[in-house]
Amino acid sequence: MNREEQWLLPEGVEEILPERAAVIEGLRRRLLDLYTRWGYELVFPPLIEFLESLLNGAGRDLEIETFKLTDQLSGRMMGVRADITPQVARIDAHSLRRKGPSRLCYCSTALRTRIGLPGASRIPYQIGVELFGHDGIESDAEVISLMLATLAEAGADDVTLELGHVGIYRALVRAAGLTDADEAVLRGIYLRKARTELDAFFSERALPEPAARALAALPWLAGEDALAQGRVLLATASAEALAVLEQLAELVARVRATHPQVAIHLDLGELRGYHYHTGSLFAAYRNGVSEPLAKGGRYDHIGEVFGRARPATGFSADLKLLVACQGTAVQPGGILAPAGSDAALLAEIARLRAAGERVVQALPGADNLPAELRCDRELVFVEQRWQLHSLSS
Ligand SMILES: N[C@@H](Cc1c[nH]c[nH+]1)C(=O)O
Repeated sequence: MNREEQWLLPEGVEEILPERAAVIEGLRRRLLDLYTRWGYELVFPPLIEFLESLLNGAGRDLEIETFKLTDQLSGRMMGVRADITPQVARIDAHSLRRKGPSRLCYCSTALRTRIGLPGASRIPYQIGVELFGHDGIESDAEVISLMLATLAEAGADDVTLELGHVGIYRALVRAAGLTDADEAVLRGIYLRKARTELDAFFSERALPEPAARALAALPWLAGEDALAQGRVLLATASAEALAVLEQLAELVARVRATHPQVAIHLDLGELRGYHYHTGSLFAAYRNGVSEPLAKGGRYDHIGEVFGRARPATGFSADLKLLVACQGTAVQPGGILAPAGSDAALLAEIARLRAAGERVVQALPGADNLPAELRCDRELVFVEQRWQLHSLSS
C-alpha cells in the first residue's frame, strides 16, 4: 500500500477494482448456485442491528470485533455485524420457526474492529451455509462435504481438513470443576498453545486428577495418533469427554469414506473460533498458510436466547481469500460498437447483447480505447451490413 492509499483508506479497508471484482462475483454466483443445488436457501440478514440481538449468545470475542454506534432514531446502541452466523441463527429461531431442518446460505460483507494477520481485511465478504434442526454427525458431515465442495469450486485442491471438538475440552473443564474465570484464562492459554503458561496454570491450582492432567495434555493431542492417545488419556478422566471423542472418531471415519483424497488433521485441543461453538470444529487450511480458507462447526445454543434452542452446524469463508486460490481469470472479451443512434446499428447491438455478447458502444468525442474497454472485436459496417472484425492483431 503506498502513502496515498494509506491516507485515503483506513487500515484493513480496501476497495476492489474491476478485474478482481469480476473474479469474486463469478465465484459468488457459482457457490450460491452450488448451495441452491444442495437445498440451501439464500437469506440477507441486515447489515446493522441492535447490539443486544446481534450479540446475544454469540460470546465475548464477537463483542470485541463489533463496531458500535448509536441509533439516532431510537437512541439505542447498534452494532455492525462482525459475523453473519449468529444473525442466521436468529432468523431460523425467531423469524422462520420451522419444525424440521432449515438449510440457509448467505453472502454479504461483515465488518471487524480488528485485523487478524498483517495486511488482512477488516471487511470479509462472508459466504457460508448454516444447517439448523438436526443434532448428529450426519448434518456435520453434510456441512463438511459442502465446505470441501466450496473449496474445490474455488480451485483449492491441496487443502488439509482440520477436525476437532470443543466438547472434549468442555467436558474436562466440568470434570475439573474450573470456575468461569479460570476457564477464561485456560482458554486463552489453549488458543496461544503456550506450554509454560499451561504448566504454571496447573501448578498454581489444586485441581482434581485425572481431569487436570488430561486438560494439561489436550492441547498437544494432534495428528495421526490423536484418537488412540485421546482414548487412553480420557478413559479415566471423563466418561463424557470419552463419549465425545468417539463421536469425533465416527465423524472422521465418515469424512474419510466420502472424501478419501482429502488430508485430515486431528487437533483435540483446538478451540478456534468464537465462544458460540459447542461441538465439532472444522477448518480447511492450504498448505503453508496459517489463516484457514474456510471454517465452521456445531453451535447448538445460540437460538436459545431468541426463544428456541435448535441444534446448528455450518461453515463460512471469506470470498476474498477464496479467490486467491484461483489462477488469473480469463476475462471475457467484448465488442466495441461505433457511436450513433442509427436504428439498424442499435438493433444489431441489441441482438448481440441478447445473444450473450458483451457490447460496449463508443461515446462520441471520447478515447474509446479497446484495450481499456476489454474489447477484442469491433462492429463495423462493411458491404452494406454490420460485421464483426477482430481487434486483437
Ligand atoms: N462464522 C464462523 C464459522 C461458522 C459458521 N457456522 C458455524 N461456524 C466463523 O466465521 O468463524
